[in-house]
Amino acid sequence: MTAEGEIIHFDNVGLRYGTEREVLSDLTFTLYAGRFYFLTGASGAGKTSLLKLLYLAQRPSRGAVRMFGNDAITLSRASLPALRRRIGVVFQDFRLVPHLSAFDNVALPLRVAGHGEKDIAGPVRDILEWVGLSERIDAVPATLSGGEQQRIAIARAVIGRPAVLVADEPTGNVDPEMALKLLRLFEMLNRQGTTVVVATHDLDLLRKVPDSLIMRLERGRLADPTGALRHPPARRT
Ligand SMILES: Nc1ncnc2c1ncn2[C@@H]1O[C@H](COP(=O)(O)OP(=O)(O)OP(=O)(O)O)[C@@H](O)[C@H]1O
Repeated sequence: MTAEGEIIHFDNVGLRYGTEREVLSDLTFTLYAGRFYFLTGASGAGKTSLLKLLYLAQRPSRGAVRMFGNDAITLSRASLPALRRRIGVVFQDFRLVPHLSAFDNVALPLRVAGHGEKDIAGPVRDILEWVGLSERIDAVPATLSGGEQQRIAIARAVIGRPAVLVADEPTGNVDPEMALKLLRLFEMLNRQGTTVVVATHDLDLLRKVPDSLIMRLERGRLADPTGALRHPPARRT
């Protein structure tokens, strides 16, 4: 049965790479629609691996995963792209296409999804304005600062209006002022209803988002001593 507001549910999930020991073990949690999650943990605790499970780049070695009411483990290959489109990803290393302009990088997901050019220009310009990069619309990534590249990566991740936005250390390569700006973008999206999952080492960030829920990984296991991940407290109004 699907709990009310549930969008993703992990039940006893484990992950191992090859024949190595498990890097993630016994993960049981639910992500609820419209909440803001921080994923924390020491280097090597498994944050990136857990994000890969969330954006379906990796299959778990055991356990069950339910996404938007679908069994994500037994899902056919053909159904995977539609499910993936509901999850926007901001990668740790941006993964912008080097020879494409800011505009074309952000337009890419819409073009891949088969949208016509007349439906692309308006939304791409709007979203570049939203991230404060209207002036750099024709610039290629190598001519942009780290913070600017990161904002293009965010714009590209949300242009398709995903239900969930997953970001891996999005503030890792920018100064504190830019980190706060990026965080405000994520909060804005969250207020519009997007569920946000941000992996970070930066514990200062956590305090800056009231009502955020903390997923803390310790050597591949999720610490949830208060049970807030399974039964999140109501949001303050
Ligand atoms: N493709 C892979 N093949 C084998 N082992 C891997 C692979 N990716 C990650 N690991 C191992 O899995 C463990 C968790 O790595 P992961 O990158 O998920 O941690 P992390 O918490 O994101 O670390 P960091 O904060 O340093 O990015 C580490 O021991 C790592 O060496």
